[in-house]
Amino acid sequence: MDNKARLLMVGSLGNDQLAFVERMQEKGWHINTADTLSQAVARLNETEHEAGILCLHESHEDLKQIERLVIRSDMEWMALLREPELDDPVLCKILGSVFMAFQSEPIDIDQVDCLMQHAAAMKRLRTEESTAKPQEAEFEMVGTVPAMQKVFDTIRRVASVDAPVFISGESGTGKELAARAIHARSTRASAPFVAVNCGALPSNLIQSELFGHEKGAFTGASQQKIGQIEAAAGGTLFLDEIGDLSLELQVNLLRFLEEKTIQRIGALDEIRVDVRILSATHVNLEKAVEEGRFREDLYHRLNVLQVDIPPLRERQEDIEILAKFFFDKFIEEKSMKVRGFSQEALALMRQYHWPGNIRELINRVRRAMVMCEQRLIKPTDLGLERRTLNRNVVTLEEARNNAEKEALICALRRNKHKVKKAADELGVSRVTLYRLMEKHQLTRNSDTSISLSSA
Ligand SMILES: Nc1ncnc2c1ncn2[C@@H]1O[C@H](COP(=O)(O)OP(=O)(O)OP(=O)(O)O)[C@@H](O)[C@H]1O
Repeated sequence: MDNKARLLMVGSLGNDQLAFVERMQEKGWHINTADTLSQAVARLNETEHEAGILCLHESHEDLKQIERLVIRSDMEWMALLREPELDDPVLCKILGSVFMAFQSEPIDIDQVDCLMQHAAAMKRLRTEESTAKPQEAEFEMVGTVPAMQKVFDTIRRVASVDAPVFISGESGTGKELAARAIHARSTRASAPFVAVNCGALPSNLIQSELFGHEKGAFTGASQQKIGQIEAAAGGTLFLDEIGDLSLELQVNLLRFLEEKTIQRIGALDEIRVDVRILSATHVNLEKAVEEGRFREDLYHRLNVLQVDIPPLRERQEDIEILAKFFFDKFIEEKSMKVRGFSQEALALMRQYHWPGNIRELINRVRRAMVMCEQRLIKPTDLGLERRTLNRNVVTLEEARNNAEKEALICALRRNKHKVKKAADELGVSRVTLYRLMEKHQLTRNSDTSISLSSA
């Protein structure tokens, strides 16, 4: 195999085909050809290509299939066609949305070569970008920042012990995913994982949901029902929104945790059940304990080990990686024209405060991929126009600069604008103070006054 960049040529230029291939080879390309789209797919599966050319001359291929091939491949394509073919509006739409370029006859080989070199360079850039930041999808959880590495480390540790784990974090941060990860890593992995959202059920139902009931235990109990605790026997029960549990049910749960037995509603016998309890809430449970809404003894029972998942806004460096992770996931599900995120969209995603955390990110990315009419997702597709960023965002650099400027102004004011005294107070030399004043555009109009030279 040579080291030449590989170009896939699909379809044929008829009589000009041989000459075209020879000229492109002279220009240093390794050309693979495919007569049909299915051959093209096979070639792409066999070998990595840098770019593609689709000859639409007298092509009988289905345009939708052509579009699909281009979108699914991980490289740029150009189309070669004849002028009259441009009268087809469907073809024009596809040319404009998924191809990087097209050329109608007569073919200009130099231009084709140049465009394909650009295409190959784009592909290289994308490959470098994706290898530069490997996606850490441990336990199907993406996270590269130290705070998430710490979460993964804690998950690993708590998974090997059988004690209850309390998972805290804002809504949509990945608490259930963490619970599933703990279960999957534990010795109970082959037994069931059962998740119950304690906040989603009315209090009269949750008792029967958790503990089950006997036939005829209450009006409407026409059948015996196994509760979720029993359903999780041998495995793990994840109690989400535990803070919403009524005080009465808190007593029952505490009893179960202490005695490891349950009693179905209406039953006389106690049943022994071996279940590991993981619980989570997005509310402050300590505060609920202080306010008497949550039993302290139950809180301590549940809170033997803790996993705390940080909000998305505190995982700045992961936002882009997560967005791309979900993008790749959804693009697999459905063939879409969209190729990625525009730089502006990425910048706004980094600035946004993500109140709904990862769940919100997933929803915005999914919607944007459907709404996007061009190749790159724009802020409007994500619903993240500048005006929605109602937070006054400053970078650390800006914050430092502001603090420095504030300190200079205060010191100069306190010392009646005497530079020597202000410099002494600030612990810098006079020269440094002058330099800093210049940096912050603080001009000294006289020995006794300073002013801002610009707003
Ligand atoms: N680190 C992650 N990497 C990839 N996907 C994630 C990550 N964290 C969460 N998700 C996904 O985000 C969505 C929300 O996660 P999950 O349901 O676990 O959050 P939660 O904190 O339990 O939410 P709630 O408080 O509303 O119950 C899920 O689709 C989950 O798969």
